[in-house]
Amino acid sequence: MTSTPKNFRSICTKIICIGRNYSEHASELGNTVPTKPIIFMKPPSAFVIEPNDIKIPSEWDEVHHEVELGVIIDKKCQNVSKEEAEEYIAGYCLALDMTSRKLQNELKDQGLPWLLAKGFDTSCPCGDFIDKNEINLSSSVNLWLSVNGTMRQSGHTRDMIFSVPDIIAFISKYITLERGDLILTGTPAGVGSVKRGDQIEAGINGENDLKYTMKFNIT
Ligand SMILES: O=C(O)/C=C/C(=O)CC(=O)C(=O)O
Ligand SMILES: [Mg+2]
Repeated sequence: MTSTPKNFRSICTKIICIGRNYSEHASELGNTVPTKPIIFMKPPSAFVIEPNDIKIPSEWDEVHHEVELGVIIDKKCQNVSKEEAEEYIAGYCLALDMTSRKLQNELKDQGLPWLLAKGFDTSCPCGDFIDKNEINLSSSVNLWLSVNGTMRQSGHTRDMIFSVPDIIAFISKYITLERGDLILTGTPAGVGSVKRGDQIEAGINGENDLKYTMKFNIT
């Protein structure tokens, strides 16, 4: 076993996502702020990396963008405490949680699961592995996203309702986390629509010149 799962996309068996983890985003969609993490999943077939495109399923006209910090798990863990959580992190990545908001709302109205709205092929674009030493969990990183050169989202991880250790402790109480698993930690405010022909650029900026960007065409 290597020391860090840089190849997380090929060994990942679970993409677990947190919803409504920034109060401004919860409010912009008319949702209440949660008192416990809200979790849902995407299948690993949702992964897409540059230079491939984000493909909107043929019968849909648009999807929403959500920029998020991804956390990559280093080793199997069950029921870890907040204090122990960092030990189980291999690293991070910039990730997008592409969402059919229209379908999600229809499913929500019927009390049905969100999977199709969130888990279609290419709904989880993500960037390069970022070593855990590059992000200090006690500091904040800026996540941003632009569409066709216009800034849509810019948020800071310090505004997350549930911190990365809170999230790992919560999930691992119920679901075993394994090496390569990816956790999407929720999106800041500013989500919105993209259509075929648009281009998304997203980035993460932090301390010590931490800077990663990625670009995807929408087809
Ligand atoms: O509850 C809703 O209407 C929507 C929730 C989400 O899409 C949650 C997220 O994926 C997020 O907050 O990042
Ligand atoms: Mg999301």
